[in-house]
Amino acid sequence: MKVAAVLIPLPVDEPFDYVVPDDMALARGDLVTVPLGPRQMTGVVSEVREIPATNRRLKAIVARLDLPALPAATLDFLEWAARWTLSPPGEMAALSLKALRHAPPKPPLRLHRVAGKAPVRLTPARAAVLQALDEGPTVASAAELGRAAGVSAGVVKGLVDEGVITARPAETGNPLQAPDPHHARVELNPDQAEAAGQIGQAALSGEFVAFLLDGVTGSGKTEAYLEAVARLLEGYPQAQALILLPEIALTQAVIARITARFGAAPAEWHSGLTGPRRRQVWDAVVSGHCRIVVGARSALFLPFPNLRLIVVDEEHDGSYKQEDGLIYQGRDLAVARARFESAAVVLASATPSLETLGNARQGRYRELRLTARHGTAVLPDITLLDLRADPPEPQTWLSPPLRAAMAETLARGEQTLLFLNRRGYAPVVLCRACGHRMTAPDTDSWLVEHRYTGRLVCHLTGFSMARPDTCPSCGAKDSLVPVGPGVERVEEEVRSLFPEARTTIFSSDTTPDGRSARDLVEAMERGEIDILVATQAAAKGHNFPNLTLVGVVDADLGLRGGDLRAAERTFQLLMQATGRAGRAERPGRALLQTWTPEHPVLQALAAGDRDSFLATESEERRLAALPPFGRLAALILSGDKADAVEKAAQLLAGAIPNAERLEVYGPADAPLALVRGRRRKRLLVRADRDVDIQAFLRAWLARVKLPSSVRLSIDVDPYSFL
Ligand SMILES: Nc1ncnc2c1ncn2[C@@H]1O[C@H](COP(=O)(O)OP(=O)(O)OP(=O)(O)O)[C@@H](O)[C@H]1O
Ligand SMILES: [Zn+2]
Repeated sequence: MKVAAVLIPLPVDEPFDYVVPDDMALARGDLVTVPLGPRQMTGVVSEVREIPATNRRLKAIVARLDLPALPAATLDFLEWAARWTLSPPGEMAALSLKALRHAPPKPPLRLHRVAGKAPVRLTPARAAVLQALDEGPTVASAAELGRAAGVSAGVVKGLVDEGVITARPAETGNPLQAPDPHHARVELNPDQAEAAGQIGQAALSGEFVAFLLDGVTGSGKTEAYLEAVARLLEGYPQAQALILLPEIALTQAVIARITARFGAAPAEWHSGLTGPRRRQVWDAVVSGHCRIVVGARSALFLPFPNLRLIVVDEEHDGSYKQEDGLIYQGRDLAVARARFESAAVVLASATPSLETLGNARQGRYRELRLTARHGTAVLPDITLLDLRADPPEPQTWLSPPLRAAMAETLARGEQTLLFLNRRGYAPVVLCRACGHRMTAPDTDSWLVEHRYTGRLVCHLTGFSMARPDTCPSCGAKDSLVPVGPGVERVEEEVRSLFPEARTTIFSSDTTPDGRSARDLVEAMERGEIDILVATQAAAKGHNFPNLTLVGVVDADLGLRGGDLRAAERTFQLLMQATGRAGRAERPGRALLQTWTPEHPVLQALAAGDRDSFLATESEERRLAALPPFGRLAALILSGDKADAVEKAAQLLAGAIPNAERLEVYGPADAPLALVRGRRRKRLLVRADRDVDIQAFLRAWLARVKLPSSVRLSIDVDPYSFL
């Protein structure tokens, strides 16, 4: 008899076996409906095998779905990704199938005349209807057509009943038009042309090649990889390309550039799409019709049959790391996916991660460099403002030199970006009477005040509450005061300093979706905003031609974090933020406010000395054998009952297998020991680079049976140390 192993979205390590009915042809990759208890689920066939008759009581597959099978390389990739991240393979595979929950959008109906069919009785009213139908624009309803003809809808309905007029689905054409590589070709400079040529050629070769596209901000990395896509499509029109971006606002900007470049909009893929649209894109991808997809990390799981090029733009960006549900590093999975597809992959950044630089230096990635800004644009001058010498006035955040620079910029009719990576009004709310800090009731994190909404918000869990009038701890009235600045508070200061300036905030609170982000970016591009107060939403990738001043409100902010990548992340973020200035004809400058101007990260930024910063940082990591010179994995246990979590942690700690060149730290309370009412404990594994940390983890976990009240999440290569 034939048995199929089917991957279904359940938290188990193996596929489930089902009997294949005799009349069903089934192969790896096919999508099927299978019974599970009283339910039916959609799954992917991982394997079909012949077995001797058995008395195992196996259920049978209900149906094979009338959909294209997952391409072989897609499925290979998904199964590998599950092993790599120690995730249930069925849940990993389900990431590829999420869009199937929806039906594609139905095309709207349009009224047409039925050829060769005349009305039995041609009254003047009926003649008017037919004339309106022949002459007017197409319409969907009888009422609409009646209005156009100046008669009642009943007349139209009569004609429909008689079969003279009929409703048919509109010809909407292909919702995804084919890109034209010749549409608006850009003249590249020699470095850009070299990069585009190498990438394009690799993509056409059908072999796996990984590139680091390392170019200063504004050097034309986007221009270069778009040209590589063009060359690929020229040489192989059926090829598919995937461009990953870390931020929805940036996605919108790149979509606009692709549309201008190729004369057709690419498909977008991110959480903001409607269900039917997702399904439409999924169908177009799996059938191969869709050539260019631009999206968030989840686009990695789309079933491309012909994927030849993957671009990971701003590859250093932390948001490629998925931290909820299945935990994975999107950038790393992109490289793996390219390997399974025999495709080219481009990691692009002005501030590459140490991981990627390490891979390039060791020859695993080919390095392409763009060393200058395009045309006459030059990199901005970066100056550190020592707040010890020039402090802002009490309860304000902008120092006199920064205020003066803003006034000059405004007087010249140019734009300023004030960068502060903190949403809301104030990061902490404190009671003046007793010193109590407002925290979320069931989470170890401070509540952030948001003035626009008048609420106190936990940025970790989304919990929010109205701002109370009295201190919940001591009961004092009107004693709660905001401490420190967020973007809303800086905006307030800017408005009082420059009431005539057009000032706007750019953060995920003010631009929660693609459309609002695009509107804001376009307003900034058109020069309709003088001063933009922004979180990291604006630090990445944007081109604002008239922006000549970037002020960093608190350059010390990220340096206090103290986790593995704090220095690296701060350097990258500030370099990106300052890189927004002076990208067109007018030169730009960046002023960084700091209390610690001697800090090596800030010194390197001011000197524009990326390479020496990276060398120092890299040497420290090497000495400590930390990533990228070693591997890390975090195990986080959580549960409602503190003692159950504690016991599970002890169980794990007691079962650590012997291993060389590997250490386990903990268990310890996670830095956020309480989240949404759940207690959390953490163990951290460090291993040398050549140790198979996944194999170690599997061996370890096989030795313990954790109580079902405790959840274990495994984070291979953790970025957040919360
Ligand atoms: N060859 C070229 N011809 C015309 N304009 C160019 C060319 N190369 C770059 N530009 C322009 O220079 C600006 C910066 O280019 P682009 O956005 O591609 O740089 P980037 O390296 O991707 O920037 P970032 O790292 O800051 O995201 C854009 O306005 C772009 O259109
Ligand atoms: Zn109090």
